[in-house]
Parts: sequence; C-alpha cells; structure tokens
Amino acid sequence: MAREQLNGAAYSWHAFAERQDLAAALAGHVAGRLTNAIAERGTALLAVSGGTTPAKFFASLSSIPIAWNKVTVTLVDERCVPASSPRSNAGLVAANLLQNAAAAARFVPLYQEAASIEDTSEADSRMLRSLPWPLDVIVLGMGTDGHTASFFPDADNLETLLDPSSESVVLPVHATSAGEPRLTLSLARIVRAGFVALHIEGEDKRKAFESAMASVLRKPIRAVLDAAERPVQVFWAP
Ligand SMILES: O=C(O)[C@H](O)[C@@H](O)[C@H](O)[C@H](O)COP(=O)(O)O
Repeated sequence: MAREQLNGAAYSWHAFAERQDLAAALAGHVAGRLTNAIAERGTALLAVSGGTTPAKFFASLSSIPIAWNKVTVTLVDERCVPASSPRSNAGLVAANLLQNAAAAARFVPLYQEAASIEDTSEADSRMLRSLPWPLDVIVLGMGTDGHTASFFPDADNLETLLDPSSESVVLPVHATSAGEPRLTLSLARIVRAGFVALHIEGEDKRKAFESAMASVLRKPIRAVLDAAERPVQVFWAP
C-alpha cells in the first residue's frame, strides 16, 4: 500500500503481516536493485544499518545468488567499538549478511582505532571517497526518538550531520542518547542513493514514524525524507 506526500514528505509504505515476509520482500527489492546497478555500471554499492532489526533481512539477502563479487557493502553508521564487540555493526554484518552467497562481497567498515573519532572519521572519508558513489541502495533503520543513521536528536553537531550540501562522507557523532561515540555517513551521501529503504518494525516505531511525519518539530528521519532525491520506501511489520 502506498501513502505518499504526507505533509510534503514523499514515501511509500509497504506493510507486512509477518517480519519474515518483510525480510524476504526487502531482500528481493535490494537484490534486484544491486543486480540492475551491476548491469548498468559493472558494480554496486550498498550501505546497511545495524541495530536489532535487520538480522532477518540480512539472512534473507545473504542467500540470494546475485553477482556478490561485484558488490561493495559498507555501513550507514557504526558504534566506535571493535568488530569483536557485541555492539559492533561490522560484527553484525559479518555474522548475518556476509555469509552464504553474499560472502563474496567486499566489505568496507567504518570503525578503526585512532587517537579520536574525529581522526577516524577523516580517515574514513578519505578511504570511502574512492568507493563507486552514489549508493545504489541504502537500508536505514529508525529509533523511536526519530533518529536514523546516527543522526541523534541530541547530537552535538546535528546541524552539520543533516547538512544536505555537506562534502563529508563520514562524520563523527557525540550524543548522550547514542551510548558510545558514533561514526555516520553524512545525510548528503544518504539521500543521493538510488533506492532508499527504511526498515522499521513494531507499533512503537510505526507511531514514531507517523508522529515524525506530522510534527512541526523536524526529527532527523523527517530531514532525510525531505532531502531524499526519490521517495523513501518504508518497510514495516508489527
Ligand atoms: O547503529 C545503529 O543502531 C543503527 O544504525 C541505527 O540507526 C538503528 O537503525 C536504529 O537505532 C534502530 O535500531 P534497532 O534496530 O536496534 O531498533
């Protein structure tokens, strides 16, 4: 079911009765977009989010037999912890997505040890700048506070994070609500993706999304939808 242009934010709403059905459908959409990108330009660039939501989707996508050796996977954002940490998004992706057929993909993580996360984000920006931008596919998550990526409402540098004209690729994030310091793709890189999916589950997140779309107080997820070059495809299950 599509629901677009609610208060100016263009998005399409795809609701599923079961989370596994959502995972399979989203995986199919992503695999198709990656395959088209490879056919058009010989390569595909995918950015995925971490957290507790995407594991089923990762498992479904990992088994789809596309030309994974021509796919580069990176992260939408990362907690500043080693890959061995249970909080690591790189660890989550390695264990759930880079398996089966998708094990052949190239993975570019965000976190690396450095004197500061500012140093890390600058090193990341230099390293990631050589990737085949723009993103072909990005899969975002969302918190009930309306954050997406690591655009936390209480971030010290939220205005910079949400700057659609930013030249940065990766930015550091300090936000009390985030737990540890974060690294995130800039909004400018996110919104230029050929296919922007938002994967949310549960009633709380449905209400939080609808509230963000209706509110005059612009939550980060609304800033992303407003700046997205194409309607965001929202995938939701209870
Ligand atoms: O590093 C992260 O946590 C994610 O990239 C973040 O943006 C996530 O998508 C939301 O916080 C939702 O997280 P859950 O899936 O755990 O609810």
